[in-house]
Amino acid sequence: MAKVLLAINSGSSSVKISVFSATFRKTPQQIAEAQVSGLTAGPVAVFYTCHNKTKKKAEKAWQPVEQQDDAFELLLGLFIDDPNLQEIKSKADIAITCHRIVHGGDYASSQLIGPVTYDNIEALSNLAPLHNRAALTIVRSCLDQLPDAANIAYFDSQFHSTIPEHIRTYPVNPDIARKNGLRKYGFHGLSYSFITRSVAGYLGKEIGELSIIALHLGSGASACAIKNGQSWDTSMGLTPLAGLPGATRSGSVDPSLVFHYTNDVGKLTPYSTPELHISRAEDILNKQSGWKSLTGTTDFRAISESDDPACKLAFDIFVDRICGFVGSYYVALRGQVDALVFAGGIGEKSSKLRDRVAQSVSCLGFEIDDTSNAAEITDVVQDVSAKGSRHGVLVCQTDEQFEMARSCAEDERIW
Ligand SMILES: Nc1ncnc2c1ncn2[C@@H]1O[C@H](COP(=O)(O)OP(=O)(O)O)[C@@H](O)[C@H]1O
Ligand SMILES: CC(=O)OP(=O)(O)O
Ligand SMILES: [Mg+2]
Repeated sequence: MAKVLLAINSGSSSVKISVFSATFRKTPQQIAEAQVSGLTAGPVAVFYTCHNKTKKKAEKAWQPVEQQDDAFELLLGLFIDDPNLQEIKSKADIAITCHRIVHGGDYASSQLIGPVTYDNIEALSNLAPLHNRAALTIVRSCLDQLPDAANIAYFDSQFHSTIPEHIRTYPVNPDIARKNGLRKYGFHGLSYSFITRSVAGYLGKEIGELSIIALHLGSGASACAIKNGQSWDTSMGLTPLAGLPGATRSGSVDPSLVFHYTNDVGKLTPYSTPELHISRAEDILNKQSGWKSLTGTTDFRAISESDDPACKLAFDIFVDRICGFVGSYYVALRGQVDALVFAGGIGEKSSKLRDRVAQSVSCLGFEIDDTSNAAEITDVVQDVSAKGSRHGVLVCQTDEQFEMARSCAEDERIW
C-alpha cells in the first residue's frame, strides 16, 4: 500500500520538503513540493507546488521564519491546510520522514533515528555548524508531532565513504587525528548520488563505469571527482567550510589567516552552549564571509548580473576556484572523464557561470555550445556541450529529496 513520505532537506539557507506517495520497491511519486529560502540573509521566500500548481508567496503573508524549524512548521501547516493535497489531511497521514543530515561522521549508510542515532548526530554538530543542529530541530519536531512515523537519517557524508585513505587523511599527528575524528568527510553526497545515477542513465552507462567531475554549486558549493561511480575526492573536508567559497562561507584559506584576522577569534561565540562550541573564527568563516562579505548579498544571480567591481571580483573568484578543482580532478581521474556536470541552484541556472568555467577549462577538452547553454534547463540531465567537445558538459537538475525517497522505497527496514 502507498504511504505518504516527507523528504526533508534542511540546507544552510533553505528548507525544502517534497511529499511523495511511496510504495516498496517502486519509484516514489512526488505529489507536492515546498520550500522556504533566504534563511541566512533574507528576504525569506516561500514556494509551494501541489499536483503541479505553483504558488509563490512573499514573506509578509507568513508567520515569522527565522530558522529551519520555523520553516518546517510553516511548510507542514501548508500541506495540512491545502484542500488540494488530499493525501495529508492531518499529521497522522504522514507515515515516513526522511531527513538530510549533512554530517554523519563515520556512518556509511542511512540510519533509523532512535535515541542513539539522535545523540550521535548531535555530537557532530560542532563539525557542521550551519547544518546538523538545525536539521535536528526538525527531527525533534517530527519525533514529537508525528509519533507513529518512521524517521530515517540520510547523511550527506555517506556517499564519500569510498574516498581512499591517502586522500581523506590530513597530514597531522595521526593519534590526535584518530582520537578527534579529523579527516576529510565530504558533503553534498545525496546530490552527488542523484547526479551519478541520473548521468549514468542519460549516457546509457552502468553506474560503475561512470567517471565524472560534478559541481554542486548552491549556497554551499563543492566539487567531486566520481570514479567508476564512487566518490574519489571532494572539495569539502572535515566540515563543509573547506574548498569552494559559498554564500556566507570563505571556502579554503590559508589556516594561518585565522590567527591574523582579529585577536579575539579564538573565543567562543555568545551562542555557544556547553554542548556546542563555535569559535568566533568558525562563525566568521562560515557565516560572515563568502559572497555576503565581498558583495553584501548572498544572491548569486544578482552578483552575476551586476557591473559592480565587487560583484565582478566575487564572480571571478568563484570561476578561479572551481577551475582549480576541475583541473585537479581531471588529473586525479587521469583524463578518463565522461563529463563535467553542473548542478545546484547556481550550476543549473547560471549559463554565464557555466560559460566562463567551460571557457577556462577548454584546454582539457570541455567545450560548451552557446545555444544549448543559453536554453532553459527543463530535463533532469541536459547536454550543453559543443559538437566535437572531447568530453561532455552536462547540467543536472539535482534533487536531494528524491534521492532520499528513492532509497527509502528500497529500504526493507521501513516496509
Ligand atoms: N539565475 C540564476 N543565476 C545565478 N544564480 C542563481 C540563479 N538562480 C538562483 N541562483 C542562486 O542559487 C543559489 C541557491 O542554490 P540552491 O542550490 O537552491 O541553494 P541551497 O544550497 O540553499 O539548496 C543562490 O545563491 C541563488 O542566488
Ligand atoms: C553541505 C552544504 O553546504 O549544504 P548546503 O549547500 O545545503 O548548505
Ligand atoms: Mg543545498
